[in-house]
Amino acid sequence: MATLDVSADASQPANPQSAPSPSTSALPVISIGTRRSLLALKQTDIVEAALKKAWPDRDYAIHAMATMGDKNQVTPLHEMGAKALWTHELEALLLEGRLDLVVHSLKDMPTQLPASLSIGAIFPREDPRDALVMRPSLLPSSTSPPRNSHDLLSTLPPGSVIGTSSVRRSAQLVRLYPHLTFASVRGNVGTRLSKLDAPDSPYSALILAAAGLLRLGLGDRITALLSSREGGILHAVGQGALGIEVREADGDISRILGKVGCERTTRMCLAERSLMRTLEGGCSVPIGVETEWVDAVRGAGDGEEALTDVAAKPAPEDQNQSNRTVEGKENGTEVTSGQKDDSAAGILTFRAIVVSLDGKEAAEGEMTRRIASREDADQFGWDMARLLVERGADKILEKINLNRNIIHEQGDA
Ligand SMILES: NCc1[nH]cc(CCC(=O)O)c1CC(=O)O
Repeated sequence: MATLDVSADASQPANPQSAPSPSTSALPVISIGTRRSLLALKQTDIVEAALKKAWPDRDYAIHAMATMGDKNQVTPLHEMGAKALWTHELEALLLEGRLDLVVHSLKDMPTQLPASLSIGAIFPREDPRDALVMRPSLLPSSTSPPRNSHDLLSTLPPGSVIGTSSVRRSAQLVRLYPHLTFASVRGNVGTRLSKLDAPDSPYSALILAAAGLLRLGLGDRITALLSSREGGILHAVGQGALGIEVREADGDISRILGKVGCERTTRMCLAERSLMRTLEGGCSVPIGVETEWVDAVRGAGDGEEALTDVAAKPAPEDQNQSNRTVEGKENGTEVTSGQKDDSAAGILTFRAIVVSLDGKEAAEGEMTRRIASREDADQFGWDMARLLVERGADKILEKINLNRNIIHEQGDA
């Protein structure tokens, strides 16, 4: 992979003459933008490899740059305010035509993209769960029985410090483990791990996305996974998936992306993002989710019957579906390329939680529904938002001191 640096104020053209390999086609080089962190570069490699496989005759150039979120590694994330911390500079280059697509961790993409930009494709998810990473000196010995995150966290001494910069993680965890203390830890994954491992480290453990650790080849640092199965916490919207941001009107790139990406991941993530958009939550709002396809593998013969069964039985709260469209997107959803027919249809279970910052209040929901299109997925997220609002999510979010008017409006629809 050739990596070129670009900065927002540089004045060179989009496709520098110093492109890594001699052009093998008359078509323009596809300029791929990414953040500069090791994880971002790994993710970009995944996307570039898929594009090269699908379109071997095109040429690709990768442009890596530092974003505001990378440059300011001191301020706790929830105080930085800006929703587009990780995306703004790259989006500016995309809008100028100096980049053709930008690879993001989907979790870092705001739910409202700038006008004329859209998500061109969503790539398959790595494990979306959060991971507990214990300080090596506190790890249970290799001869002790395997322990789960609940055992590990509940037996930590009172006042033990867990490092996380995410209010979603700390709010859910303090609710379950009120004896623990939570402290911000910033920096990329490698920096955070060295802060944990330092001899004078204040932290007993960190909570990190399993996906990032796995993609960096650091899966052996995962002490235990956190999910609803262990009575643990729900992960972030879009966690573990890659989102490709494009100019909405770029027909060439749209055609290119139509051959890559993952429809099932797209639909799970559309449901999650639609929930978050409806609740107006940015990454500073504690919303946790889990989505899971629960239908049998397609074409598995006797699995089909069970599948129809679930589909025919709507969840009790699963009625009165309303119709609406995503603001500003005429054909329904925010993802613009790729397969949209129902050959990826399936049964999706969706769990979600909104928690107060002190962990004392929570609104939770779970629904299972047949999803046959992206529009269904989008609707599912909106209906989940309505369910959570009925269960008090609006009160919780009001206390978090954000403007919640839109929830009342949409909740009553
Ligand atoms: N802004 C942090 C961020 N954005 C994406 C990932 C990990 C990979 C992913 O969730 O897709 C991380 C690190 C973390 O939360 O531990």
